Amino acid sequence: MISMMSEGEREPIVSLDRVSVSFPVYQGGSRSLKKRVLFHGSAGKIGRDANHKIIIEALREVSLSLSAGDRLALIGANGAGKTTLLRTIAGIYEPIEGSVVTHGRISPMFDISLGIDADLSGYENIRLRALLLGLSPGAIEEHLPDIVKFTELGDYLDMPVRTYSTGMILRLAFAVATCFKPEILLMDEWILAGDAHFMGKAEARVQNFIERASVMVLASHDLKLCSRWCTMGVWLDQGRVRELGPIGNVIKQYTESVAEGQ
Ligand SMILES: Nc1ncnc2c1ncn2[C@@H]1O[C@H](COP(=O)(O)OP(=O)(O)OP(=O)(O)O)[C@@H](O)[C@H]1O
Repeated sequence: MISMMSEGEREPIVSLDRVSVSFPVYQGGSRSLKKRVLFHGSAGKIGRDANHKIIIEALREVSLSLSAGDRLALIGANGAGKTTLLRTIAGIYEPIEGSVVTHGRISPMFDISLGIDADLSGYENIRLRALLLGLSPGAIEEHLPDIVKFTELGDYLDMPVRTYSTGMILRLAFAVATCFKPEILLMDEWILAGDAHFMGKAEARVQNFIERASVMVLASHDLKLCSRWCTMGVWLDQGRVRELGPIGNVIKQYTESVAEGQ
């Protein structure tokens, strides 16, 4: 498909058109499963596929478009579809309907263990991750001092990662993922596992990343963080977009609805 861009219009970097994602459920009686999932109210809808097998409809006809500089917060209750949407943008889940188009290198930061080998040292993991991101050995060595400085891990970088705490792994993963001019940064709220000092540094780094790069998508229950870091918001409810627009407006609609008990 060829799309014509008018002057001043920003070209989309992430574009989703009526995307639906379902998970088949292979076990469990339909009645008990339905009760369990519906208990949460906002989780994916339980349905049946063409073969009458039970499925969870995690995303339903989600459409959105992000251009350079956009920072999108994914907001919604437990099970609303935030993580599924992040993973779908990353190409980990394939939609059963609709299309996902992305332009640019994706840095997924929602699976902390992704690409991290506990038996390798911090330095070895940095080099490995950078190679996976498609960087040349020369570029990696050039960026190494910056990564080392950000992690504040010092001599620990020579130790196997299995000796690190969760927070230390987080620093390592975050430093690497945001170092190499990523174009599309996808983050889940595990980033909140960091301490206050780390959060301050992480925010500054994300600001810097946004200036250098393109798009960020953050899934989080922390509405203050969403309003500080993001310009736009999507409120997901049972896998559907309930509200999409400027972050302040989406948070307002969402909190009002929660206060009213939906
Ligand atoms: N691998 C899976 N298999 C089956 N169902 C799944 C799977 N992953 C997610 N789901 C279902 O899809 C729906 C959306 O889940 P998702 O993890 O995307 O929600 P979320 O908004 O990230 O929730 P939370 O805030 O609790 O992390 C839920 O109903 C969940 O039960």
